[in-house]
Amino acid sequence: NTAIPATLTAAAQEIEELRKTIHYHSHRYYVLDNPEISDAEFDSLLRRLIAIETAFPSLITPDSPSQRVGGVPAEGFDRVAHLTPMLSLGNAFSAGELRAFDARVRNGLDGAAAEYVVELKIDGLAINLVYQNGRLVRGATRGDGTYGEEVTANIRTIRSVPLVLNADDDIPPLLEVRGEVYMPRREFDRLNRLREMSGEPLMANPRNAAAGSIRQLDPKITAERALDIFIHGLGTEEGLGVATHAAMFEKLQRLGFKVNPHYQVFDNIEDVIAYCESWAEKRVDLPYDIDGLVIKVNSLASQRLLGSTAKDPRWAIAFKFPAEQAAT
Ligand SMILES: NC(=O)c1cnc(N)c2cc(Br)sc12
Repeated sequence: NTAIPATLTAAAQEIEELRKTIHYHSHRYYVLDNPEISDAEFDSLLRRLIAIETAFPSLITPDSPSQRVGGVPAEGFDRVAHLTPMLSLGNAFSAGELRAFDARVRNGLDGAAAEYVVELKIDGLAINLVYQNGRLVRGATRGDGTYGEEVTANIRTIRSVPLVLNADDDIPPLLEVRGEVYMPRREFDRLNRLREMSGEPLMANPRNAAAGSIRQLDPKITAERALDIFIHGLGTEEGLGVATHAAMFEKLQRLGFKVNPHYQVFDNIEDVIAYCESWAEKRVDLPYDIDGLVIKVNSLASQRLLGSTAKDPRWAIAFKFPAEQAAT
């Protein structure tokens, strides 16, 4: 392997190139699930970056890919206020309730037809991310919707959470996004097998396992859990420049966020119902748990027109599958 650069300038130059390359390949592997290089090549890039940063510590910045696994364990979590409160969702348990939701929406839009985006409802832990000038500055749990726990160090260990946004699209100066952190079922089973072998109590389900992993005081423990995230909503934003929820998803993906690929746009509630019901069976083939689907009015202007109650948006609803019968 080649020698460490001799000067600070040469080191800064190579560090910048390595960070861009590592960010690119990390996005391909963890967000697009479509790597171009081998794990060994990726590891050697990261090792080279760490070697140069170790030789020139003044060049280390928080958004370096080498800084994903945080520092010392926290004493506790600070309470932070979300820029825009995180709402919950009303629930529909039948096709009839979805038709009633559609009638309320069209009534609220003075009879105009509504276009809907339908997304999988991930059974994980709601998380709020804030980016300033394209850099991740904070990650927080939902908490009570207004205040959450500051868990940035743990969020940074999730490889599909970008530490910096892709510049091939104009980057909004301020961006708050919501997502669901989840533990893939294969990882849940792996962790429980380890617990079984060491006689520790098993984790109940992937959602609890994800919540427990995010609430670890030591980021190094969080980093050992293969958590993942799907970004699905917006909070405060300046300059995102999109008119529909579907266009927002396209923009967020160009910025480097991981968005669940199974979202679809429909222009009538019957097609929404058919899609929702099709997932009651299909969900067993997913590598993660879902507990239903989320139906949202696609037009952001219509969302604003419909507004929210104190608790829930009037422009969205969850379609819930029957709760899993407790294993008898
Ligand atoms: N796609 C989505 O909007 C979505 C997915 N999964 C979830 N657990 C939730 C929760 C709310 Br609130 S929205 C949402």
